[in-house]
Amino acid sequence: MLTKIYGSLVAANEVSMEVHAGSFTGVVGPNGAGKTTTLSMITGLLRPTSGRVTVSGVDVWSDGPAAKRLIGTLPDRLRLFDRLTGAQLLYYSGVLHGVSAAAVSQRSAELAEAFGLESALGRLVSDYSAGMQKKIALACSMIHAPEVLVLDEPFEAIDPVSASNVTEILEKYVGGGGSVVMSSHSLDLIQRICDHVTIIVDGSVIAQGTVDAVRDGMSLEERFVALTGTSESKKGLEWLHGFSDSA
Ligand SMILES: Nc1ncnc2c1ncn2[C@@H]1O[C@H](COP(=O)(O)OP(=O)(O)OP(=O)(O)O)[C@@H](O)[C@H]1O
Repeated sequence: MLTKIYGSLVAANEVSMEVHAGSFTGVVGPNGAGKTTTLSMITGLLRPTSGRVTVSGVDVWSDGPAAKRLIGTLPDRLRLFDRLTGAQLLYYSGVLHGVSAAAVSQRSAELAEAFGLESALGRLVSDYSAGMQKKIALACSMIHAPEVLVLDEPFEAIDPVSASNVTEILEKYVGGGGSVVMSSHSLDLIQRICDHVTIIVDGSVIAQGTVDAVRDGMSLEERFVALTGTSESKKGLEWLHGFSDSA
């Protein structure tokens, strides 16, 4: 039951999630719902006001270093050490997580190939496009072979071909017993690749379970709209449609 309170704002209100090995969980919700807040508490980046997180029995807050070895994370608003080359960033991420230099170099080559970044590894990450930065960050999140990947909007800025590539990489990871928890605004994508989903609105979980149970015969998008009422026609902005009017 994770809660995060900022002043008078309850950004996450007793959010509870259970993620099993080999499962693919999507976290969805409108802007400002509390997805990033929740994922950041799960990965140990943001201290909850109350609540606990454990990964394979390891408490994320009382045993941070051990938990961080089990978790791979792609945070929101990436702040990469972008004065490093892609190869250096992978090396740094791997070695910091306790992977040997030899294993890092072999894994880096394989990850670069999987993400289509081979020719970019020698270039500074600051010169990468937004999508390439996302891909190198994803590769960095995986280099220590974590048990759980917690990814905040991993598909944002990624082109369609790379997206199917990344999907394949994640599906293989899950197939091998890893767990993915990811947020996304693409309900279509969540419906396609996730087996579980949690819908958060105003900091609270309003629906949770297998994707099929939550969508209940509808598409996940239809279900989401029905639950959140986000399709209500918006009034106002009439002035915008009369842009030639100088009044
Ligand atoms: N450091 C902070 N201080 C105060 N309020 C915060 C802070 N971080 C987040 N919030 C608030 O908490 C709420 C949840 O924010 P959060 O970033 O978790 O939403 P989100 O679901 O990830 O949204 P989005 O889809 O736009 O990324 C928002 O109202 C936000 O303004």
